[in-house]
Amino acid sequence: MRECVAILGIGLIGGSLALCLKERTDCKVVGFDLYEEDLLFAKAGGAIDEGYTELLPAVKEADYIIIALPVEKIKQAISSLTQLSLKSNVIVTDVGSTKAEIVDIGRELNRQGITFIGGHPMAGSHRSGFKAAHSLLFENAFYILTPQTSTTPEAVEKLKRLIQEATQAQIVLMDADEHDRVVGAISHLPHIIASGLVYQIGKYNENNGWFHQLAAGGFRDITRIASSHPIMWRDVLLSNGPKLVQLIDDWIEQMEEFRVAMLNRDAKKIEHLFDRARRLRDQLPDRKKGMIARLYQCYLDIPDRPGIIAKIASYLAEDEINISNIGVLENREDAPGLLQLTFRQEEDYRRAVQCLRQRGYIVFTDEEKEEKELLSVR
Ligand SMILES: NC(=O)c1ccc[n+]([C@@H]2O[C@H](COP(=O)([O-])OP(=O)(O)OC[C@H]3O[C@@H](n4cnc5c(N)ncnc54)[C@H](O)[C@@H]3O)[C@@H](O)[C@H]2O)c1
Ligand SMILES: O=C(O)C(=O)C[C@]1(C(=O)O)C=C[C@@H](O)C=C1
Repeated sequence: MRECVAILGIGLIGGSLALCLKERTDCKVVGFDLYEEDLLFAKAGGAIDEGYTELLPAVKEADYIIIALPVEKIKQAISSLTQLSLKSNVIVTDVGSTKAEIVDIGRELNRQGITFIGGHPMAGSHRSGFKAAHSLLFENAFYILTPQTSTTPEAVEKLKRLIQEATQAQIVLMDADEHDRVVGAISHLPHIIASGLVYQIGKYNENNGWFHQLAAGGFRDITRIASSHPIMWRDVLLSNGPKLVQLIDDWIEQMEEFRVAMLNRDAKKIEHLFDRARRLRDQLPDRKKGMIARLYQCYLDIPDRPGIIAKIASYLAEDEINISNIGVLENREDAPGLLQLTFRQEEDYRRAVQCLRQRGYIVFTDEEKEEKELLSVR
């Protein structure tokens, strides 16, 4: 018999999981969401077989229930599930960005003999809703599961197998508290910092519009995640509160180190701080994170001439090189910027660089572009 997976919340993460399951397994996928239109959209997109705005019809036949709602709603959904009659061997999991609090509430299900295993795919986006969902979102990413000592190895293995098969992610098992400490530092704190930075510059901009006008590559890179969904992040902060307060204190201390070094005009110390950060950043493992790191990019300085982009595209087409995307990076409103060419295949990327260089264009690889930017600010 086909297994049935119920997904509660068909947004970015729930919708992506639904697409993964439909694409790579033979499971029946049932969706539950607040909004009928989103369910119809997900059904039309082949992500779910059935959609419900009521909980019971969505979960009653399920062999697996994946709760993909904002963290506060995950907590409520777990409590609601304890009131319903579910299949006795059902495995319930979630995708929330925090774990300790959720796993604690999951014990209500465990007490009724129902398996609850916390989960968290370490991939996502600042975008939300089913419109942003993608079946490659989790490919090669870590997917954390936080079973408890009472969880049977068979249940963990069963859930691991399903998620691994559907998402092509790398499953890791972790203690829920440790998860919150580590993910708090590498995901939640950066979101707070990004939003704080946007606020600070936003305040300056109220009296001087140049702040926004000049906000270029660096500011945009570091603040992309500040465009994330406010309700999702409100819930994350509330759920991981004490650990995040400690992390913010550590951050303030780190900023203080820079501040003091500057007040003292301590060139050696400032250089050391940047040098050490660069070394640590360069040591980060180069994980091919699903769709994102699968891309190869090169850049060209383009003269402001009509038809130039079409001309470049036609050279690549002549050599049968597949481009996945073309964009213009504009750091200034009034000047033509860099043409960014993106490729899915490394081979296409290499041939494109060669093809354009042979035709006299100055082409930069990712590393060369970074160097060029560094030189331009010196
Ligand atoms: N966005 C990310 O990068 C990311 C990554 C990993 C994990 N997560 C976690 O995944 C969960 C979902 O995040 P998302 O980014 O998919 O959010 P999303 O806003 O894209 O999706 C949430 C979905 O839940 C539905 N929903 C909200 N309240 C509901 C309710 N009361 N009843 C029924 N449906 C309801 C919404 O309509 C929406 O379709 C969150 O817990 C988040 O912490 C997010
Ligand atoms: O790539 C992004 O936009 C994300 O914010 C993804 C991200 C992260 O911080 O890495 C955000 C929240 C999650 O719980 C997991 C992944």
